[in-house]
Amino acid sequence: MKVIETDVLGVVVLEPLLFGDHRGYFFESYNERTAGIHGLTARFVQDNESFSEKAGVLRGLHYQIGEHAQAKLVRVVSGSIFDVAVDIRKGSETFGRWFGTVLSDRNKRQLYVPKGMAHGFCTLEAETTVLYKADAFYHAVSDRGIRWDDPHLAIDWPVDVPILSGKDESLPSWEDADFE
Ligand SMILES: Cc1cn([C@H]2C[C@H](O)[C@@H](COP(=O)(O)OP(=O)(O)O[C@H]3O[C@@H](C)C(=O)[C@@H](O)[C@H]3O)O2)c(=O)[nH]c1=O
Repeated sequence: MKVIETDVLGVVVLEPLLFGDHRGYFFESYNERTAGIHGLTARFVQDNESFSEKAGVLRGLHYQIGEHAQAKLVRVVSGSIFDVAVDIRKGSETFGRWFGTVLSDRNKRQLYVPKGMAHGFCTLEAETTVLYKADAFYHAVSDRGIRWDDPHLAIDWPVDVPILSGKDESLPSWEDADFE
């Protein structure tokens, strides 16, 4: 597994080692020991899958507060996304900085999003399926978000008019967001 550092502290891109042969391919999509060697120590307790019918579906930016904060490991098994993590750890030297990258069923890349990040993605293709692991259970009461198009964050999304959930349409700005 190749681990690529990013300019947001703790956010890394993982490239698994692919074994191809005449049948197809094999790779370890997650190995706790290998991850641990690279300092990725989350103990995942929940696996999630989301399917988006169209290109331009944007989910985010989401996080859970307090003891319910989640580290996530995100990958795509069909289609592609632009995946984004935003540092919302007050006191972090990269607080307020975002990182985005393309994850696809072809590049097999994964994004490791540590606790203390807001996370979101937009689909680049129709019929995109995203799988992600989380190291804390879903806790609806602790669920929070920030507007995808907040001008302070100025995320360079590859879509101008995304398809959003009702919830995501009414998320607060960075300035009004609840980080604790
Ligand atoms: C996230 C989540 C949602 N749900 C339920 C609540 C709701 O009725 C329904 C759909 O939830 P949402 O609209 O929040 O789903 P979605 O907008 O896909 O939310 C997800 O977005 C990405 C970017 C993330 O990082 C995830 O952690 C999660 O926040 O699923 C669970 O039961 N468990 C979960 O872990």
